[in-house]
Amino acid sequence: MEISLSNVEKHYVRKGKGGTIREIPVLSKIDFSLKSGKIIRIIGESGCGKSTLMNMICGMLPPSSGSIVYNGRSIYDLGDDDLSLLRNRKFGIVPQRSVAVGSLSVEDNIRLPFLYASSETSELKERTEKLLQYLNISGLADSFPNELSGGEMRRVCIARSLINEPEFIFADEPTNDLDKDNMELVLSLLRKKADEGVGVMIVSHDSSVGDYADETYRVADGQVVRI
Ligand SMILES: Nc1ncnc2c1ncn2[C@@H]1O[C@H](COP(=O)(O)OP(=O)(O)OP(=O)(O)O)[C@@H](O)[C@H]1O
Repeated sequence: MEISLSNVEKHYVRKGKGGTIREIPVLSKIDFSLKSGKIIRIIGESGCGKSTLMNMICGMLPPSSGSIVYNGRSIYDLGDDDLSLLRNRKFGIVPQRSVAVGSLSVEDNIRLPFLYASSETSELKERTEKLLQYLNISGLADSFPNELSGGEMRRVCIARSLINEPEFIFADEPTNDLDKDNMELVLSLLRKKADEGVGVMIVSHDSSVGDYADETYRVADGQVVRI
């Protein structure tokens, strides 16, 4: 299984004072692929385009031009419903800023992507419990997001990204807010998933992520280069 980018370019358009419009070029002519069973680490200076790259690959941000193909299909040619289903069924996403639905408990937040794609099952209950236990947050199942520390919330987002047993995991700075033990826990879990055949992409400035990754790429000057 592979997600491949061909000739991908991305620029943003920023509106200035007096209605002026400025193009912000971020990435140009990118050819890149993400494969099953590997952890790819992405590094680069702040603002170089790491999150932009990840968001495009995981179906959250269309490129300005070029194609992103998963399983033989160009993902941005899918309709909104099919793209949402793809993201919820096949992809697990850990966003840079921890986000959760404030009115739902930790447990219900973790189940959300599963419930989007299927109805509740006993398997879901088991999977949720396993993830909560593995990530040392079992005691927080009935808590609400605003009651959690940054590191606890980060682990909730990681559990949520894994609930559907995705084919690809996209994690933007997944070790932010975590202490050393929890960082090792999370990275070992992602390594285990990769060894089971999942493709993992981690954006991280954290050098210890390098110990768990198969390949590292640097984003600079609009390019993605293997180092
Ligand atoms: N929605 C947007 N509109 C306009 N410019 C944007 C938008 N999102 C990002 N940018 C700009 O695009 C560039 C790349 O942003 P991106 O978030 O991809 O960088 P990054 O490498 O992930 O940064 P960091 O390490 O600080 O998170 C930055 O200059 C940023 O200001």
